[in-house]
This record gives sequence, structure tokens and C-alpha cells, in this order.
Amino acid sequence: MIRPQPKPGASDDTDLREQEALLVRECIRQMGRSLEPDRAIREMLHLLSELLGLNRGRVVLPDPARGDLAIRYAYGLTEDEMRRGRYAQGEGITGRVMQSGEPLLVQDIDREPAYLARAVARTTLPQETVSFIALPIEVDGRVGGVLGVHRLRSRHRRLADDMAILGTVATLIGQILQVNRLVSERTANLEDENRRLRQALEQSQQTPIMHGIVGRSPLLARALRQLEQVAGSDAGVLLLGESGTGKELFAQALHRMSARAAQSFVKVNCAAIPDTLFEAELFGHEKGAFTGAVQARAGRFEQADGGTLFLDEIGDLPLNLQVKLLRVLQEQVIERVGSQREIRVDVRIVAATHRDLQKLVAEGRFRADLFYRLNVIPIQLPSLRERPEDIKHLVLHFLEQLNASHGRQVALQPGAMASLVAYPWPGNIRQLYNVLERVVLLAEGSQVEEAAVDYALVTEAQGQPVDVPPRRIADAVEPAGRTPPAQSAVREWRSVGGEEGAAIRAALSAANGNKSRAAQALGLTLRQLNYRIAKLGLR
Ligand SMILES: Nc1ncnc2c1ncn2[C@@H]1O[C@H](COP(=O)(O)OP(=O)(O)OP(=O)(O)O)[C@@H](O)[C@H]1O
Repeated sequence: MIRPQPKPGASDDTDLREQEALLVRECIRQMGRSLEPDRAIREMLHLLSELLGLNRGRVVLPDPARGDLAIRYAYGLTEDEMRRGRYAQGEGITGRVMQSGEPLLVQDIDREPAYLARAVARTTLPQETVSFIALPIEVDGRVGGVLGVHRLRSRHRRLADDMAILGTVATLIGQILQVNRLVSERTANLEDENRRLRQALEQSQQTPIMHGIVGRSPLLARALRQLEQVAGSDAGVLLLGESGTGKELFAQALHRMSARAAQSFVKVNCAAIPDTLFEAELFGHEKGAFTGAVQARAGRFEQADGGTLFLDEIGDLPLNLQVKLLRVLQEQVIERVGSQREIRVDVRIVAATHRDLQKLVAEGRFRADLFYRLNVIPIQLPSLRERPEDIKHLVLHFLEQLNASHGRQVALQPGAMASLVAYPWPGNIRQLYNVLERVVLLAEGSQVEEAAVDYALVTEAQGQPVDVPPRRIADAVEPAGRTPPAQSAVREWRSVGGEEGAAIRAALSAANGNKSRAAQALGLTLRQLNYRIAKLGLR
């Protein structure tokens, strides 16, 4: 067999092609190690040097912490040289390539002023003419870094070939960086998610919750015990407590615990029904009973037959309607408006009010007989002020709900929680929920800081007639970054280390006893200043 004789120089060419092919093959093999970019990229730079004589390869990447560029991977550079290799945007050859996204070739580094020789000193390089080649590395469709190598100018390989192979290597390095960025992003997301789930799990294990009612304070526990005791009977229950203390929630829990749980729970808000519609609403009406009664309709009593009727805001029921309600409660029969037919109903009555019914009775505004009928088992629900230890549990419970319903992953920093616990919550749990919802919706990151909560509380307080502890107001008049007008006075006031009295006196004396001006100087409202004066017993 006759082997074809290579032309002169062809064997050199073949060797070079083989080396190139070997380099590309090996570099592609390194792609399998994408998750270890240090090893994979260093090995690629090693092959460039070993097989093609493109030496001291380095990959320069942006350093987000310092806002410049730094050598991240290298072959043939000492640690010191790597450390020295930092470039501002647009600085030197590397900075320019990063900025323009175009490759640059310096034929002779000794004749190019833009070449900085910062990482590798000229003295450590060969005496002959040295070139420097820098190429952009594309990551996610953008210039994500720069690949740079030294090259002896007089060599047997053509420059165009070197440029082509370097382009291929830069692309492969870009792929490795892209995979890594993706993996670290996903890992960070998963870690975040994990942390949040762990927190949620801890919270749900810690949050004492019975029948959907959160809290473990003694006053709440007592109310819950009473609820459980009476759940089995048909006795009427009167739930007493301020607005937003959970009266409706308790009524629902009572219904669910009772033997009537499979039947309906029907709510009537006595304060919301106009007098003229009250009878029709409660007892129903026949077709044509009054204008607009186009068809017969069952009232709330009938709808609740066999179940529970929750009469909310019973204290707001006008006297003439109290008589009608009493009659039904006594006889357990109703007559629809426009009909004389008696319909027997079997309902358990749970009533609720935020008013002092006994006082209303004494004033002749609530019938005593109806009061005794409803007040068989009174259960007093504590306000949030009386059970501050429950606030934290409620906050964690609502936070979990709000995160789920708004697709957020918000957590509160300790200071933020402390602010929520310190707030007086005149509107009780409903108000707490509303404020938290606002905080979750407005949260910019996953961690809510104290200042953000304080700001929400101040906004809340401004819309509510409520005395907020002044320290909170002073802290939170403006969100971080903006300067409240009276900040210096506030700082002074705070710097007296709790001696509020002295600060208030000083402000009052500076304002010649004018409280409005003193309040302004302290960064408080007049109402808050009055509150502090009264609380501290100042004259
Ligand atoms: N202990 C609690 N645990 C969890 N959520 C609660 C608790 N108490 C009240 N809530 C929630 O707070 C909100 C207000 O409660 P609810 O409507 O029962 O109060 P209310 O006393 O009936 O108020 P109002 O007198 O103004 O009608 C509801 O969303 C309720 O689910």
C-alpha cells in the first residue's frame, strides 16, 4: 500500500490541526465538569498553554462587591499576579473588551500604552516580542467576562487560527459560567424556600390554635373553655367584646363544636338592616307582601332551622324590633310577613355585641326580658390589650396566611415583631390583620424591617383616633432615608434616655407653654403629647 506523500509543510499543518482537535475535544470534556468551574476552566486554560502555546490564560469577571473586574480563573499566574489583576470598567485592554464586547489584539505589548502589565510584570515574560489577545466571554447573551492570553509573536501557528480557537474556548467558558449562574440561582431560591418552609413549620408547631382561634393567653383560654363547655347544649350564648375581638369566629367555632354542625350557621348583622326590612329579613315574606316582594322568601330563622342563628350587634337593635325578636325566641315560631301561618323553627341563638348591654337596659334602651333571654351564658372575649402575649402568635399565623394568599415569602425581623407587639391595637385583631396585609403587600424584599412596620403603624394611627407610644412615632414618622422635619428635636428627646418628662418640660418651656408648638418640636401630635403628659403625671 502506497501512502500519499505529504507536501512539504503539510505534516506541520496536520499536527496543528490534530492539536486543535484534541484541545476542542478536551475542552468539551471539561464541560461535563461545569459544576466545578474552578477545575474545568483552569484545565481549559492549561490546555491552551500546553497544546497551543497560548500562555498565562486568565478569565476576568465583574466583581459586584467592588464594582470592578478581577481575575477569577487563571493558569500560569501566581496568586499575587491574580490578586493584582483588577481593572476598572474600560481600563486597560481587558476593561475595553469588557465594555465594547469586541476582541482586541495587542501585537507588541511593549509598544501599546493601553497595555497595563498590571498582573504580570514585563520582566517575567520572555525577552522577545509578546502579544496579548483578549476576547469577550458571552454569558446569558451579554458580555459576562474577558478571556486573555499571552502569545509569542513569532510562531509557526497563524494568528487567525489562534483567534478562532480562542473564540471557541471563550464560548465554552461562557457556557460553563451560564450553567453555574443558573445552578447557584436555583440553589439560592431553594435554600430560601427551605428556610421559609422551616420557619412556617416551626411557627405552625408553636402557634397555639384551637377551632381556628389563635392564642394561649389565660383570658382567651378561659373564654375557649367556656365555649367548649356550652357547645353541647342548646343554651343561648351572648358573646361580649370589643369590635374585632373574634366574636363571629367564636360563634362559628361554637356552631362547629355543637350537634348542629351539619346544619346551617346563619349570620344577621342587626346594625346593618334597616328597621323597615328587619321583619322580612328575619322571618321571611310571602309573594306580594309589600312592594318589591315579587316572590316568597324564607327569612334567616327558617334558613337557620336546625342550625345556629348568629345575631351580631344585638345591642343596636331598635326597641320595637326587640319585642318581635323576643316573641319568636319565646315561642320558637315565626310568621312570614304577609302570612298568618305559623312556622315552627328550631334554632340556637348566639348573640354578640360590643356594647354594655346591662347599661343599655339600665338606660331603658334594651329590654330587660330580651337581655335575660340572650344572656343565659355570657362569654367575655378579651381585647388584644388584655392579652399582648397572643399578638406574636396571631402575627405569625396571619403572616403565613397572607404569604400564601399573596404569593409572597415575607418574614419579619425581630424589631418589626417587637413594634407590632408594642402597638395598642384599638381595632383589635381585624386591625392587626389589615396592617399586616399592608406590610406584606408593600414589602420590597423578603425581610421586613422595624422601620417599615413602624411606618405602617404610624399611617394606621393617623387614620385612627389612637395614642401610639411616642417612641414608635418618633422612630417612624418617615421611612428610612427621608428626614422628618422635627428629627433633631426627636433625637434630643430620645437622648434623654427615657427621661421623657424632662424633654417634654423643656419643649413646653421653649414653646412658652404652647402645647401645639411643643408637640411639633417633639415630633408628636398634640393628642400624643397630651397622652404622654397625662401618663407621666406632668403638670
Ligand atoms: N383568636 C383569633 N385567632 C385568629 N383569628 C382571629 C381571632 N380572633 C379574630 N380573628 C380574626 O379577626 C377578624 C375579626 O374577627 P371577628 O369578625 O370574629 O370579630 P368580631 O368581634 O365579630 O368583630 P365585630 O364586632 O367588629 O363584628 C376575623 O378575620 C377573624 O377571623
